[in-house]
Amino acid sequence: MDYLTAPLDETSRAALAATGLRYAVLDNDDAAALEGWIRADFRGFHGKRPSAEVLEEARGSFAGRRNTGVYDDEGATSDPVGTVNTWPAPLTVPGGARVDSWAISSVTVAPTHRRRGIATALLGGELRTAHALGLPLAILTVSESVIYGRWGFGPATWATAWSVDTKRVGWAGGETPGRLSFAEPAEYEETGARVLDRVMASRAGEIGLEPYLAKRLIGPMKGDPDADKLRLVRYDSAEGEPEGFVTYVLKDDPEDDFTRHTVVVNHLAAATPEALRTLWRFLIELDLVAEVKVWTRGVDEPYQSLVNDIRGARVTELQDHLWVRILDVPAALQARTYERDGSLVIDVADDLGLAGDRFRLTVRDGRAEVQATEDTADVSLPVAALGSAYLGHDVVRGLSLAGRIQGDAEALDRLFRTTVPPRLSTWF
Ligand SMILES: CC(=O)SCCNC(=O)CCNC(=O)[C@H](O)C(C)(C)COP(=O)(O)OP(=O)(O)OC[C@H]1O[C@@H](n2cnc3c(N)ncnc32)[C@H](O)[C@@H]1OP(=O)(O)O
Repeated sequence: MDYLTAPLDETSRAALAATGLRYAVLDNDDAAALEGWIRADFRGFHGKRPSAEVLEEARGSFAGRRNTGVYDDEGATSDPVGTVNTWPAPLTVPGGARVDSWAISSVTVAPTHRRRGIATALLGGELRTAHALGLPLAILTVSESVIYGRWGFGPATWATAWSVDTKRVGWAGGETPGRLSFAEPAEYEETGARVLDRVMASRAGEIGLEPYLAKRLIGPMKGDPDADKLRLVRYDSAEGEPEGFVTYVLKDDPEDDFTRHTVVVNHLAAATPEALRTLWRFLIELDLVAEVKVWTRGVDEPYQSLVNDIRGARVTELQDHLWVRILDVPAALQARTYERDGSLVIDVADDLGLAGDRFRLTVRDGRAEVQATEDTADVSLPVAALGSAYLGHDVVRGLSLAGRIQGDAEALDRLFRTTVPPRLSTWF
């Protein structure tokens, strides 16, 4: 699939042209154009002006992506007024298959050009392009939760943030075998990428990481103000197999108490329960530390079971994280497995006309067969709700109670929900 050279979506090109704007896919070898695009992207997220070394690193990072811009050729600057980039990312689905999904990122519109339909053209264009490329799903992580429902995305994984009061809690977990050692991030990149790949393959909701996304977790990136403070501790099993790592920064106590540093975790990757336990024990037993803060963890993290005082480990945030947009219902539903068998007719409504139809879903021995049907629907739902339910998170009952799924939601819930909730442990 040549997603880098796939043609621009004609509907969006025409809509933008009608308002005097030009829609273009960048040639990633055109350094000046790509740098202008990166500047616009950073500005769109209220970031700093990128330095020359940050621009160089970002050009390398985005070289494998389809970078698209919207240009106002009548304006005073040649940088784009709208940006988006996309690439096929392997999304792990229940059962462990990794399904190429259209990952969408860097959606920005210059504040000088907001609310004139540029994002609408960009999103519609990306979804139609992914559909034409035959990808069954589009995925993204969002800056604001109100933006993407209108394009048929639904929240499909939730993330937690935690604060652990390490002056209060003690270790209550089981054995912590294996070996911990400090490593320099630059020397650990290859091993870290392998560990991350193992972690990402093992849980529905995680995505395979491009080198850039892996590097962000191993660190440090150019221009990172905490680069010099970033520490990496690796975990290797008793047999010497790399199975996890944690990257973190120590922050001083604002009251200047040297015994009360805060550990801010950049990323914790654990491919085995032993790695998770051992790395957590390391974090909570660090001397001269009062608090460990961690973000983007699953909803089923066992931190309260690892400590002897449950209230010393608190969830400080619970938030929607990965959003899923189904583009091809049969392909998406046949790619995952199911924990129970059953048969159901679902009527899927899609305002964009990409995936809507009525389907019979028959699950035997955990595998689904999905076909269009004229039979009476058991369940009717918008494509965004199907995206929310797709990875197995416990959302169906709530959507039904809220009146956003009609019909036999219990049967849908029985089929779709998984014992282990899906998780995405990074942003993209
Ligand atoms: C996957 C990612 O990259 S997530 C990152 C998203 N980007 C950001 O948060 C960066 C800062 N924000 C922006 O750059 C812009 O405000 C964007 C990209 C969110 C929206 O761009 P715009 O071109 O202004 O959106 P557009 O004009 O197409 O609006 C489409 C609809 O979405 C609504 N909408 C757009 N942004 C928002 C928002 N932030 N909050 C609420 N509604 C919004 C508009 O009101 C409009 O609704 P309508 O169709 O009912 O009139």
